[in-house]
Amino acid sequence: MTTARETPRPAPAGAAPHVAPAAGGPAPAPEADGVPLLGNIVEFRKDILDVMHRGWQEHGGLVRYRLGPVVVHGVSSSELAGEVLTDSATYGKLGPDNPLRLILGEGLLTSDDHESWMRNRRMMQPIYAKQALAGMYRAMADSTADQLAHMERVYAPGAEVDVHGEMMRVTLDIVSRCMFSTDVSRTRDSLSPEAVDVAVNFAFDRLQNPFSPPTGWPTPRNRRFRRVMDGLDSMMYGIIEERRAAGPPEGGAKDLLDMLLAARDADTGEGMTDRELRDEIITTFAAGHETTAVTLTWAFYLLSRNRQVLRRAQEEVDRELGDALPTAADLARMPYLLQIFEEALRLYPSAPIVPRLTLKDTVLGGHRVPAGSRVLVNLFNIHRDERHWDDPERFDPDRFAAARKKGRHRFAYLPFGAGPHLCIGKHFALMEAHLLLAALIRRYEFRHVPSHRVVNHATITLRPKYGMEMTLHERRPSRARRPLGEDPAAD
Ligand code: HEM
Repeated sequence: MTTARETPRPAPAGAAPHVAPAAGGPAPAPEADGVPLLGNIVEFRKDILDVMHRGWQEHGGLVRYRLGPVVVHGVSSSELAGEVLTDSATYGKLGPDNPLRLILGEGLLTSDDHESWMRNRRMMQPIYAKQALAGMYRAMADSTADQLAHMERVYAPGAEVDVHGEMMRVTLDIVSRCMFSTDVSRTRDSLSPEAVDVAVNFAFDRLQNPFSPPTGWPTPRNRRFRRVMDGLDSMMYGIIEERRAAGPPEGGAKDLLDMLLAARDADTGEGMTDRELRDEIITTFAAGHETTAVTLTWAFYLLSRNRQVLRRAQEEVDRELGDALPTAADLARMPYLLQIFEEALRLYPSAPIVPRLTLKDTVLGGHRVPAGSRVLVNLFNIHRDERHWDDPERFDPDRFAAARKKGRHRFAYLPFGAGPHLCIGKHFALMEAHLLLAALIRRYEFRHVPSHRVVNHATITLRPKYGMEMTLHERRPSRARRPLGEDPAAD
């Protein structure tokens, strides 16, 4: 099959060709064609993945682009990606002009101050460790049960469903409950999916267009963004204040916010300030819901186009699950479902481009890369490299069977990044996605509506440009509201 990109692509080039240093040192990377002054701005805005795919085919694993005055290096080889992502002394996060900071402040994802990033990462690492997340399972399962009940209530058999909308709804609810113990996203408009969308689109537009009007100008778009952010900030600071006033909960932390409030710097014994807490909470919401939602959406699309894979998934679920929602122990007996999610993340990495800024002059793939260049590590291309993946456009979850994973290049598969900034929420996302896939596949079959056009579109995440309309067919009646058979936290 082909993926949502409608035409299959010819075999791509691999790593950047080695270029012998010229008399004056290494040559710059090959430059993609662009128009005078604007360079590649317009085509980046239209379809960044398409431009970078062409650049990769024409020039190899390292290509230079221009966004007006800004120089950008596209990286599409796993070897060079490994160098960039593991060397944070040379390749840092984007600087203070990173538009995402307008939303996320200096949370882990956007902080460019290595010291304070390191301090907060150390404090937060144990909270997101695999063992610690068992305590989040019940919140995830409750939210999954509510989602099934909602779908049963709202959709008649065979009805058309906006699958992406439904996945966004449930993942936002999960992150809300794990963070605050309540489904804040349902009760407060400031954290509705619509509000989150306004903020994220605003920042992404500015990321691609250095000529955007200053944020202080009273344009309608700037004013809408400000309103959304003011609402979000006052809600966050309100919740933090309430929790601080209530003091530490009896019987230990009940949610992520309790854990963030209790986290202490190992050297100084200090906790986070309100501002730091606000930034980390919003970062968790932003980084931790759409990424999972959109991959689930692509997974259901891929399953509907690959009946054999779907049948195997259904057999696994039917064999291993009774009538109740899966426990963590049930999930461990359903490895094929997880492989489906991993393969969906290969074809549609939900954070398709990982950006960096060169902190000093350097040489990458034999080419000179000056300090101050943006470097975009393109996971969409890397995951299609024929040197590491047979028939890369084919959806084949068996690629992630234990035996076939052995010996694969260390940086051939990077959906969660690599190196010191490796996604802190990786285990959270995998547990949540595994649970949702099991519960939804057991209960429903999603079928792609043939007239609905599916095209991928990279904003910050890799979304289906026209949404994902599918019809919903009931497989087994819902018993999701029955209590869990055993306490998953005890696994
Ligand atoms: C399928 C789901 C997810 C994908 C594909 C994903 C992908 C990524 C990637 C590629 C990075 C590296 C960014 C970089 O190097 O600059 C990252 C970082 C991060 N992710 Fe995720 N993520 C997912 C889910 C989550 C979840 C559920 C959370 C939180 C609950 C989360 C929180 C973060 C944070 C805070 C960072 C910044 C880490 C740092 O720089 O120290 N992510 N993620």
